[in-house]
Amino acid sequence: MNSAFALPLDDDGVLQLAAQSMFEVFARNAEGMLVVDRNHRIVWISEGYKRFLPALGFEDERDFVGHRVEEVIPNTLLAQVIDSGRPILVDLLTNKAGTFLVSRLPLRDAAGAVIGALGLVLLDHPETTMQPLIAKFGRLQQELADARRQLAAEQVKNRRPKYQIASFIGSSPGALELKRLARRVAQTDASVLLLGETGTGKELLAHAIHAASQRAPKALVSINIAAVPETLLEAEFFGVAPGAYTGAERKGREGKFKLADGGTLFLDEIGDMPLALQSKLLRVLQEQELEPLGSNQVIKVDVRVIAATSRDLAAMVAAGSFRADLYYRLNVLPIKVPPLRERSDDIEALADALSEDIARRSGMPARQLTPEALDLLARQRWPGNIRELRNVLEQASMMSDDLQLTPDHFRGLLPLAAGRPRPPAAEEAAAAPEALLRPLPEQIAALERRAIAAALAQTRGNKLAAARLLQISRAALYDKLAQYGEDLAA
Ligand SMILES: Nc1ncnc2c1ncn2[C@@H]1O[C@H](COP(=O)(O)OP(=O)(O)OP(=O)(O)O)[C@@H](O)[C@H]1O
Repeated sequence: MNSAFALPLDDDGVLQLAAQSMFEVFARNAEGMLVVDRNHRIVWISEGYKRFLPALGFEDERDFVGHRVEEVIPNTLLAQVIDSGRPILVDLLTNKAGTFLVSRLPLRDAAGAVIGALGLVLLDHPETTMQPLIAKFGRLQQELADARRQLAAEQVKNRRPKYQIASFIGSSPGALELKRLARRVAQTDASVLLLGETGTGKELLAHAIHAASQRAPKALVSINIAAVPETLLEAEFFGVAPGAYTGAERKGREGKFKLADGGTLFLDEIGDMPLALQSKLLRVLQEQELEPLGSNQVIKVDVRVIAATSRDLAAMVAAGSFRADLYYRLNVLPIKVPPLRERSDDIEALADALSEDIARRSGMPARQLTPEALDLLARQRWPGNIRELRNVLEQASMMSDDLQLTPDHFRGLLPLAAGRPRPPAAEEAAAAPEALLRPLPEQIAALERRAIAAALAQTRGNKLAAARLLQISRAALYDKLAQYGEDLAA
């Protein structure tokens, strides 16, 4: 036997021979090879590799060799192989040059340290048996990329805020000053207190301030304190630890503070906050940490608070029903939202925008208001403010097909319609007996709506006081408000 063709007898010799043969096989049969140094720079490419350069967007080899691999080969994992020291024996790589079967191996020095990596393009021939698989993989990759793009576009659309500062319609001096202030506070991270009557746009502004702030990519979470029963408020705010309760709460629940982490928490009707909870809220605002109910673990949160109220908080502090320290904490950036009657110059722009919105939602044509109708609207007191204006426009549009609304269309909807005050309900009924022949539930609902509107107007939007005035519970009032639509306020 000729010893020149014999295999070496020791392990090292066998391995060395295998390594050498393997490399030669790869080098001869691979479509292309490249070597990258420890700093991810391409130091060498094989002759075969050069034909991929145009498809990768490089006419000149010098624009490719010497550059960091992740900058010139999209989707490559060679850098990862160098950093982890682990090979990727077989993989499919898809980029603008096509889909390839590739192999990536770390290169080590004599001491075993990674000094670079070798990348091999094993196959790219259409006639190989792998090709249907590669083609299918390429198609799937393409579909995945399309789906991801669509999803990202959807997410951007969904994240787009409901309201921006420009959505606050009005160019009267009061409205302009308000928008200027809103833009200013959006640049800061301090607590904001929105003070104004019901329906003046406080919630809209809270959304707009959040949207204009650096927290815009994160959530704005709202909680209407007056609408949540007192006993549930604490859990609603701070959450419940798993196992703290039996039944529905067994699994625990995240509180609004946690949900708003990184974003903004809008506390509507802050004046209705029970005293006991006020001190807990103050602590969270100061420490930016909380303990869910039934847990002894402290959770860190990063939340900006925007609070709103239609009540006179300063008077409540004086009367001892609102904590002074919480008031000062929230009152860092107070913003007064003017009532509609103080910015009647804005009525026309508001009526236009609201009419268009009503038309869009109802599928009916948008109505125009005659100058006389606008004048009539400008003379109202609007205790329910813009919500009430919207409500009145909606009712007037529902009751007629006319494209132009005149003062007559508002008869019965406004106290000053057609220049005469609306008679109280009983007198009105007596004056128009045929009105009593309408279905009873309809009449009762109409009376209920008017009574609630009157109570809210009387209490300047304070729902608790309105409920007391009507001698119904706060929860019953909220039920009715929900039943008649959130736009019932006056
Ligand atoms: N300047 C404005 N431009 C356009 N729409 C407005 C404006 N202000 C308020 N609105 C609309 O009026 C309605 C009531 O506004 P919003 O709910 O923000 O009032 P609010 O002051 O928070 O009321 P409440 O104190 O009763 O919760 C909403 O439909 C809102 O979109």
